[in-house]
Amino acid sequence: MWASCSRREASPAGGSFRVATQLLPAGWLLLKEDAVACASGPGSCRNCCILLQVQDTDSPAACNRCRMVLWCSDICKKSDFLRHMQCGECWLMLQSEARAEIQDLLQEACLALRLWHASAGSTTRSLCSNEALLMSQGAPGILPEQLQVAAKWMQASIGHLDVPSWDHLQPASAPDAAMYLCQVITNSLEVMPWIAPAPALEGGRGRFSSAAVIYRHASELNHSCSPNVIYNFKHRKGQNGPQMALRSIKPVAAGEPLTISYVNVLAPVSERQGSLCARHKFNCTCERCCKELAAQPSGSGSACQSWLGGLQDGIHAASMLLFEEDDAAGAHAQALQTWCAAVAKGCPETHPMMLELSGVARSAACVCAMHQKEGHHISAAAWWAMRLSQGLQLKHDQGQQSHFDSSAHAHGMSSPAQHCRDASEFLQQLSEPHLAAIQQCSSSRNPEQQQRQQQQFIHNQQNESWDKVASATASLSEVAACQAGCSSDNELTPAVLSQAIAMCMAKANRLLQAAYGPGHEVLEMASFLPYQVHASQELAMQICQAASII
Ligand SMILES: C[S@@+](CC[C@H](N)C(=O)[O-])C[C@H]1O[C@@H](n2cnc3c(N)ncnc32)[C@H](O)[C@@H]1O
Repeated sequence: MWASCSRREASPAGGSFRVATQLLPAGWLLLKEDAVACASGPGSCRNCCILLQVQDTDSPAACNRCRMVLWCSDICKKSDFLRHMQCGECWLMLQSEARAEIQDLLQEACLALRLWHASAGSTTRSLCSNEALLMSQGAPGILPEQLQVAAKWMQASIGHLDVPSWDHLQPASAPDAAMYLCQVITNSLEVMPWIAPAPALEGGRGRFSSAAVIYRHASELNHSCSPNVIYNFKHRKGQNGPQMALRSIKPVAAGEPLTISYVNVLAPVSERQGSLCARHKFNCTCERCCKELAAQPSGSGSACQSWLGGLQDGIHAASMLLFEEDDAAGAHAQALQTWCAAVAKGCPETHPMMLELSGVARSAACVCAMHQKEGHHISAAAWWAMRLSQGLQLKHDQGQQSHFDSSAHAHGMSSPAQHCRDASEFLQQLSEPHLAAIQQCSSSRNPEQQQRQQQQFIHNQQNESWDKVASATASLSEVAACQAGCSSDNELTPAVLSQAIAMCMAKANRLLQAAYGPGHEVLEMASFLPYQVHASQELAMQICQAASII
């Protein structure tokens, strides 16, 4: 798939990047790839990165020689031991002087040694390194002298190996060691502990430690602050490093670069530019940066920080969930819930982040719809999004130019309403029969029809048909939203939306409790979905918590 849908292209400024060779729809799984090299965080298995204090079945096994490196089981030890010895990591870990001198760069140095080991004769030797700039300027938290010292220890580690007896390896020169170190800084992706798959089922948040990982193909992707590809990781016990998946989150035209984001897309433009320049040694000229720099929205910095901080976890969780293939509809729910929470709490909707957020909601909708094609039903949450987006769209179409739109316009951006309209159009294309039924219900504000729907809900619930329960509940929510939204003569303001959301939630909660007894609550719209009620609980809680600290 990767080779047929994309190709490498030379950049005029040097280096290369990856472009699409055909139109890629949003939501496509472009690639799954294994790590080339991985260095786990402290207290975790050197091979599969599982945190040793939470593993419950096997006994940890230590390296008999350095005693510094641990594996979670004999299986992981067997799979990683030779690599640990042959790359020089074992020797390096034995040197207390080295550990003291390069303590802040020990993980990078180990990853670089592992990369050297994995690169013997392979194309990873040609990975971009920005070596000259990194060795003269350093990177955030890394001084050039520290890089020199780490490279020196790496070279010594390799020098102490009996390399000639391992015929696939070549001794590394001093410049080679520095190059591998710089390749690691330029290309490694950080795997965060809390995005391990199915956290609630697999033993909770933080089961895996953070890790720095190099992937061959992901290293070919350039950066954009509004990327068209996102990535996620899947840990597999016994395997060296997590597997990575790349998925398109927007339609990508043939010839367009495939891009991921190297930085937090929720950070303000100045922060994003600063960190790209400091670590990755380039000035970002992506379309989003250009627009935001030209507009320089006033007051978007400090006033929004607390809001952004809370939202950040939520949006991250939402975009990561896009990869949980059984949980795609839940992803939509999460994204939307975050969005709703933000709107409801009066976040500064003029902030460009609002657009990113609605972009995530849109992406989630696309992925959700893809799965719909494969047999999953559209969740109630999927159309929460639609309702809200249609509400916005309505105001837009009526020429009332809501402040969402006008402020977005002032910043030279496409409006959230446009994002949402795209999302609902996409959904409509893919699930017309379902949506026709929904629209029919929602266009009515007739109490009798509401009652019929309520009866339908109870009936469906008795038949344990979760699909229908979801639909019926959502229909009721829809009616409530419609009433709240339409009862106002004025703008569809955050306050009105908030009221609509509260009404829907209350109504849905009453229905759920009537049907299933106390304790059943729509903490998250995703809980309508039978197949991920448990799996998404924890992430939903995280989102709720994140939202509540806004
Ligand atoms: C992981 S590599 C990406 C592939 C790389 N362009 C190559 O030639 O192999 C990261 C480096 O690519 C360059 N790069 C990535 N995105 C860029 C962008 N949007 N504009 C300019 N340079 C970029 C920077 O030097 C960055 O440190």
